[in-house]
Amino acid sequence: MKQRPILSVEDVHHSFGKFAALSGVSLQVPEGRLTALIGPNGAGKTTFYNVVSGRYRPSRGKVRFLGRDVTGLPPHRLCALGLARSFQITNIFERLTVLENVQVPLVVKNRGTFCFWRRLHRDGALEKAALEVLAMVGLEDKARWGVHELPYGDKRLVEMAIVLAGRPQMVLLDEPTAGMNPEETDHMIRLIKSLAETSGTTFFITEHDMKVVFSVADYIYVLHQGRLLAEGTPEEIRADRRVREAYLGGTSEP
Ligand SMILES: Nc1ncnc2c1ncn2[C@@H]1O[C@H](COP(=O)(O)OP(=O)(O)OP(=O)(O)O)[C@@H](O)[C@H]1O
Repeated sequence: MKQRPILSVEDVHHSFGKFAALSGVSLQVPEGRLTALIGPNGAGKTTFYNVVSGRYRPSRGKVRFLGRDVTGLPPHRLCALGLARSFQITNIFERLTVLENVQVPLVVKNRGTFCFWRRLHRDGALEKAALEVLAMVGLEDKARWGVHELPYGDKRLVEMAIVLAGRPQMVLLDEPTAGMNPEETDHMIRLIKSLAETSGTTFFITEHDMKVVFSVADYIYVLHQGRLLAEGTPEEIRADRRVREAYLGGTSEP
């Protein structure tokens, strides 16, 4: 990979008791590219995300973000540095409107500057900023809806808007299309692609749905039994015999 890595993971190990869930995983995520991490059930993807996003401190190894050693920093510190993780929709405020949900992180991001916050309210800048973020995910027309009125796919878009409101440099997207119907999935695929191209944010996704992975990712890493099994472009991964074997005993594509 030629581009500057925004995220670099070096020889990461993580164990639960005697069970090694990650064994010597190293990878790099280049700035501005859409990178995916895939692997069969139990491969270690969630554990890896928890290490990178600061929920777990690895038993060994380093995580560097923008060249800085961030190993073991808690999620809120990483978020402040520009590394955000998509939250599950359980973290959305159902009783607030879509607009208010996006205003919350904008206020949090600007906390400590009370005068700024007051000014935001006074001149409508807070609402304008939130509407801009909602336009990025195509939800501006539903800004005044209560979140509880939204279909599931739109709630996931609110989740995305909340993450984007913090203007992160990099977003870890954990199963962005999980639970979506085909139409919602297609919309989310188009959105992720367009955000990756236009927002200046680097996306790193895990996803079970191979249609999603192969249509959005520029580069793919494959985990298997806690180790990196393969890496490459979607075409290379699709053609990789080891990857086929890891998924379905070699009889089918991942
Ligand atoms: N808190 C935990 N305590 C003990 N073992 C765990 C814990 N979390 C995960 N594991 C084990 O670590 C291994 C990797 O799990 P992980 O959830 O990271 O895999 P995954 O690739 O995300 O799987 P899936 O695709 O099924 O979500 C599995 O064998 C799992 O049972």
